[in-house]
Amino acid sequence: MGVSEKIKEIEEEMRRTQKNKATEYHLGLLKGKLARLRAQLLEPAPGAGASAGTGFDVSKSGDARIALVGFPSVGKSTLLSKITKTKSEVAAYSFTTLTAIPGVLEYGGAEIQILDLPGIIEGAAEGKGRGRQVISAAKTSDLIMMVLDATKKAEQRALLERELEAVGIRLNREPPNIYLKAKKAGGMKLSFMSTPKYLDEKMIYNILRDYKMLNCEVLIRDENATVDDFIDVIMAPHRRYIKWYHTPPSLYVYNKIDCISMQFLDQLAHEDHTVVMSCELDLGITDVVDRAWQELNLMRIYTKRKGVQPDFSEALIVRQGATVEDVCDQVHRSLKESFKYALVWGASARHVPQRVGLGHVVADEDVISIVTK
Ligand SMILES: Nc1nc2c(ncn2[C@@H]2O[C@H](COP(=O)(O)OP(=O)(O)OP(=O)(O)O)[C@@H](O)[C@H]2O)c(=O)[nH]1
Ligand SMILES: [K+]
Ligand SMILES: [Mg+2]
Repeated sequence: MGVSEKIKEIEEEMRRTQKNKATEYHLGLLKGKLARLRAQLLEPAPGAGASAGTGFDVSKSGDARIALVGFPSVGKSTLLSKITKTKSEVAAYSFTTLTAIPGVLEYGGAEIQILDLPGIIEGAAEGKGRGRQVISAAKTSDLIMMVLDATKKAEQRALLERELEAVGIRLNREPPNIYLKAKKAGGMKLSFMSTPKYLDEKMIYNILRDYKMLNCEVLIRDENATVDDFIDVIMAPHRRYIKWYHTPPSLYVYNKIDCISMQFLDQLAHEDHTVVMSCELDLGITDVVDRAWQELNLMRIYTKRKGVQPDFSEALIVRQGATVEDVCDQVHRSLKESFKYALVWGASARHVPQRVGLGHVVADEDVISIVTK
C-alpha cells in the first residue's frame, strides 16, 4: 500500500471514530501516524532524483525570499508583475503559472526575491497538482504571502491553512513548550510541570512507542499542550535540540478588493496578519510591500562617509535587534577591531547624530558613520 492510500485509510478511520474520552488515545495515536505519513509525502520517492518532492530549481538570491502561495487565479502573477520588473503570465484561467517565476523587489536598498508559484488546489499536501513542490518552495522562503481572492468564500483561507498545516507549516504560532530528548537507554521518562489539560501519560507513551522512541526524556512544560503539539515536537527535524519546524512567518494578502463591499473590506482588513489590495486598481500595493518588509524582521542600514551624503540605493541588511557591531560585521569582518565610535542618524538615535559604541541597537533606515582608530 502506498503512503497516500495509508493516509486515506487513517483519515477514514478517524472520521469513523467518534470523539470522546474513550477514543481519545486511539485518535491521538492515529494523529501521530498521520503526521508521520504526511511528512513522508514530502520526501522524494526513491530513485526519483532531486525533482520530486523538492522545490523548484530556483536559487535563492538577494537579502530575503518571499513566496506567493495561493489557490489558482487569485492574482499571484499579477502581484509579481506589479512589484518587480519580471513579467509573469496573467490570465483568467487556473494554472496559468506552471513553474516558479522569480522576480526582484527593490525596497530601499534591499533586494527581496519574490517567487511567483503555481496555484495549489485542495489535496496539494497529498501531492495533487504541483502542491508538494509549491509547499517545498514555500518552506525555503523567509515569508509566505498567502494570496487570497477577496470575492471568494471565507473558507478558502481555512482550506489553504489546512494544506500547509498538513505538511508541518505552522502558521504564525509559537512552538509548543515541550522538551524531548532521545536517549540510548533508560526507557521513556515522562514528567509534567503541571497537570496537562489535553494530554495524558498513556497517550504520550503510545505515541512514543509508535515512533519507536523507546528511550527518551519528555518534559511537558505547557499545561495547554495538545496531542498535535506533542506530535510536532516528535516530528521536529532535529529532535535532540527540539527545534521547531523551520516555518517562515506568513501574511494573508486579500486581492481583488475592487469587487467587494466596503463593509466586507473593513472586516477583512481587521483580521490578524492580514493586508488587503487591488492589483487591478493599484490600491494598497505599497501597504502590502511595507507589511511584508516588517514581517521579515530585517532592517536597512545606510552607511555614510564623512562629508558625503549617504547612498540610499544600497543598504546593509541586518536582523531586527542588531547592534552597531553587527553592522560592522556586515561591512568587513575585521572592522570592529579598529572601531572607535559611530555616529547615528535615525530612529534609534536620541539626538542626531548620536555618538554610540558597538553595543548600540540600530533601527530600520538608520544612517551610520563608522569612525575608526
Ligand atoms: N477584479 C480584479 N481582478 C484581478 C485583480 N488582480 C488580478 N486580477 C485578475 O485575476 C485573474 C488571475 O490573475 P493571475 O495573476 O493570473 O492569477 P494567479 O494567481 O497567478 O493564477 P495561476 O497562475 O493560474 O494560479 C486575471 O484575469 C487578472 O487580471 C484585482 O485586483 N481585481
Ligand atoms: K490565472
Ligand atoms: Mg500565476
